[in-house]
Amino acid sequence: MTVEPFGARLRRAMDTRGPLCVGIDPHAALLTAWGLGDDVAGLERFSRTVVEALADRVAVLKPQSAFFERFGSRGVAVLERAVADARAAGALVLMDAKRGDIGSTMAAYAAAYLDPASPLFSDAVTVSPYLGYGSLAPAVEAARAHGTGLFALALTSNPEGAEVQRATGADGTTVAATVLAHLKAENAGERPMGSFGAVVGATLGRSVAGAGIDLDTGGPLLAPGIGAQGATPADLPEVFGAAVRNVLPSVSREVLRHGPDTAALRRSAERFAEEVRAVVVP
Ligand SMILES: O=C(O)c1cc(=O)[nH]c(=O)n1[C@@H]1O[C@H](COP(=O)(O)O)[C@@H](O)[C@H]1O
Repeated sequence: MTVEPFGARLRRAMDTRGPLCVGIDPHAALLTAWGLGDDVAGLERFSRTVVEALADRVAVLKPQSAFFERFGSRGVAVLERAVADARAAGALVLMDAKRGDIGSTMAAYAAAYLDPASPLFSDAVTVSPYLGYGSLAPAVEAARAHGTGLFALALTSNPEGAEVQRATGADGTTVAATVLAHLKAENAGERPMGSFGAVVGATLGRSVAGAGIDLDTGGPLLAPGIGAQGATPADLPEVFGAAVRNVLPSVSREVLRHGPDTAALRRSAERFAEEVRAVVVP
């Protein structure tokens, strides 16, 4: 059976549910603010509440693996359950693990997140191309085989990213532009949208256009940094220009702080989705 590619599934979800990704980031401070313990029981209650509130309505849920891993194997078990429940309720799951390693180890990471036989099987995973884009080849291959996707870090939302990502090679091309060009090649010919996404922070203002970096990769553009890091949906056109149609804005703390009230979580996510729709001209 051929599986529909991730890019096509994501395009449909963004069009029907609204272009929004909500992060499941169970910070210790959020667990406390929700009246939960900073322990596995608190973690489980938190992630179940977010999944129950949002998985049947937002396009993408993005669990941040680190917050589950800090509780060891029992935390990872909670993550497995959250991924499966979110997918069963109709959300696409983007595992935020930011993996990157030499090719043979990368193949094991790809098996962990992108192979349907894995307990952590997700629709897509974030990956770091900073061991060289070619080191991601096994993940690209797994994504093509299983109808899943990748989001490679290109221009991250944090200020420290620039020293690596904006460094230039001998021909004057920035590292980030090289990553984006590789992604564009992966997505060539894929309609309506490719499965190989880039991460580009919503916090970057005019600096991307100012550097002449081409964001038209034919794939999705995950835009974290909305809310707690200071960006708003209104900033998206300035950062992304004509590529804004493929932008999947991502927000974590600014939605999660409304919990544990499920209605308030839903209202917050709906408000963000509406604000994004207003700036994305179809
Ligand atoms: O890949 C990511 O999601 C990501 C990339 C990036 O450039 N910046 C960034 O903040 N993120 C993640 O997005 C989430 C941001 O959370 P908030 O700042 O609470 O919305 C965290 O899970 C980060 O790890």
